[in-house]
Formats: sequence, structure tokens, C-alpha cells
Amino acid sequence: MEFPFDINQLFSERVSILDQTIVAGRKAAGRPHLQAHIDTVIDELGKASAKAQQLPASITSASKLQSQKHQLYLLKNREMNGGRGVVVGFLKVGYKKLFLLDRQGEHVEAEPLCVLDFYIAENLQRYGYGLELFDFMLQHKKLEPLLMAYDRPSPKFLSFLAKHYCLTPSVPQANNFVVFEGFFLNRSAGQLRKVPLRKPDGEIKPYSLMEREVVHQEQRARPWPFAPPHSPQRSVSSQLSHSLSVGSSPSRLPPRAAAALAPGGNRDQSPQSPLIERCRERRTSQQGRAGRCSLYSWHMDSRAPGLLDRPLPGPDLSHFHLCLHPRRMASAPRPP
Ligand SMILES: CC(=O)SCCNC(=O)CCNC(=O)[C@H](O)C(C)(C)COP(=O)(O)OP(=O)(O)OC[C@H]1O[C@@H](n2cnc3c(N)ncnc32)[C@H](O)[C@@H]1OP(=O)(O)O
Repeated sequence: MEFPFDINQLFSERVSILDQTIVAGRKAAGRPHLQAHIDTVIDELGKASAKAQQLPASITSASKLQSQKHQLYLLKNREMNGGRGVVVGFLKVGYKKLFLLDRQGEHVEAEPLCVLDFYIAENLQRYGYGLELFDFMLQHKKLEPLLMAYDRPSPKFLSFLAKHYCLTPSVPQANNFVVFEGFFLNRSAGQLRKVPLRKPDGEIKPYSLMEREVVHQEQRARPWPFAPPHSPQRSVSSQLSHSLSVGSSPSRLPPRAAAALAPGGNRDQSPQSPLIERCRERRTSQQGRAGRCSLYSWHMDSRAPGLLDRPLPGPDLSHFHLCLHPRRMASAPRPP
């Protein structure tokens, strides 16, 4: 994503971490125009992400970031745009108190780190940048993806998690959040608090109202003619059929990006470079399509029997299996 100002001047690191304080951070302190540029970058990223997910409004913006205790990891590429740099994408995380259903169907209260928003610029998707950013966040938080919760993950994101971390949605939740096999197993009792089914003042509310939900409710609340003629959310099946039809290894890298990514090119270095490099090499090869699942094979072993008992035909579609499998339709995260 290009901007008419110098991205390298705004963000010195390949991955910058922004939160409610850093958004008005050191570089921008006392320099209002730099602060305004940072705000513009965050707002534009939020808009692009909302558009990509077909959300009616942004769930990420500079003003929201300043008012919430979230962290935003921003990935840039220093070389692109004539050396002024481009913003590749962002990942927003934050802790949320959630009421979740465990495998026994009991409500438990947990406060996991949640992935709230994630976006890589359209022309740079499927080149390993998402993995680089996600891995950076995991290392920074010293966390495994299994222990996190995911706010209404899109089909692309589910595919990403299945491919790179072998994550398979576990217990369908009453809210928009998805947790994966092992989420409950790998937590100490202190991190999960059982909640009685009924509180004295009535039924428990199984979820916190999330930004995505607020955005939808705001949209629904608007009277005609301001309300959209139909829901902007596509059905899960149509999203899936689109995803499936997109194919898995497109060659849609723009010339500048291709130059920056070419072997021996002058791309920014990152601590995860060999892994990411391998991931990007896989764009032109069918080898290695299992991602890094072997790293998480212990987790696969604990998967409920029968979950993947009917593989889909064709290559590497296993990560779509859950959403297509009739028994798992209830866990599809984005209702039509
Ligand atoms: C909780 C939330 O934030 S939900 C919102 C998630 N964000 C979105 O859906 C916005 C649009 N999508 C994106 O921005 C990106 O595709 C992301 C962030 C999901 C992934 O980032 P990328 O840089 O593309 O991922 P990366 O290159 O590391 O991994 C590629 C894998 O991601 C998945 N993926 C990425 N793009 C697609 C796509 N168009 N269709 C299906 N799967 C996709 C696939 O598993 C892919 O592997 P494959 O190419 O072998 O099939």
C-alpha cells in the first residue's frame, strides 16, 4: 500500500508495534504532520481490511487504537515505491474476556489474546508476508497460535491458520470467536474459570460485544435509505467457492514487488527470513504445501477422531474441509 509520503520516515523498523501510546510515539512527538501521517496509514489500512472482509465499516482506525488497549503490528517494505517504502499489512491483537463452550459443553470464562484484525495488501497476498507478521507477533508475545482466540476469521484466514499452523476449529461457539483444538487442553485450570449455566439475574451472555458486531449493529440500526439494500456479508459457501476458485499459487506480484522479492534482491531482512523465504519459494512449487504442520503434529494427534474422515478431492483442499463438512457447518464462522 503506497502513500504520498515517506513510509520509511514514519516507521523505522520493518515491523512496528503501535498501541494507544505509541500511535503518538517518539518519532511523531512534537511533529503533528508525522502524527497525522501515521493516523492516515492506520485509517487507510483499516478501510482496506474492512473492504477485503466485506465489513460495512472499519474495525481498525487511529482513533479506535487510541481508545482501546490493542496492539497493532505494522509490516512495511523499505525498498518499494522508489525507496519511500510501502505498508505491506497489519495485524491487530488484544485481550478479551470471553465466555466459551468447552468440549463438555460447559461455559468457561477465559481472557485469551485475540486476533481482531489482519490484512495484507491485495497485491502482496500469498507471498508469505502474513506468515512473517503473524510469526513476529507470536514471538513478541511468546505465545502459540493454539492458545489464542480469533474474532470471526475469514475463509482466507482459516485457510492460512490451517496451512501454517495446522489449526482446526474445535468446539463451535455461540459468539463470533473461534478457538482451536487444544485451546482448552493447553491451558492451566487457573486460566479457565467454569461459569455456572445460569446466573441469579438470568442467563449468562455467552460473548462480549465485539467491534465487528458493533459495526454490524450500527449498520443495521440505520434507517432506510441509509441502510444497505442487502447484507454486505457474502454467504460462507460463496466465499468458499470464490476462495477455491482463486487457486492456490497465483503469479500476481507487481514488477516492483517482484524485484524486491527476487533471490538476492534488496528486500528488508527479518528475523524469520529463512522460513518466510521458504514459504515464498513455495509459490512456484507444489512441494512443501503442508506448510509447517509437522511442527504442530502433536496437536494434530489430539484432534477429535472422524473430523477429517472424508477428505475433499483435489490437491491441498484439506483446510476447507471443516467448512464444507456437513457435520461442521455449524462451526462456519461467518453466517450468511
Ligand atoms: C480475525 C480476522 O482478522 S479475520 C480477517 C482476515 N483478513 C482477511 O481476510 C483480509 C484478506 N486477506 C488477507 O489479508 C491475507 O490473505 C491474510 C492476512 C489472510 C493472509 O496473508 P498472506 O500474506 O496472504 O498469507 P501467506 O502468504 O503468509 O500465506 C498464504 C496462505 O494463506 C491463505 N490464503 C491467502 N490468500 C488466500 C486466498 N485468496 N484464498 C484462500 N486462501 C488464502 C492460504 O492458506 C495461503 O496458502 P496457499 O497460497 O498455499 O493456498
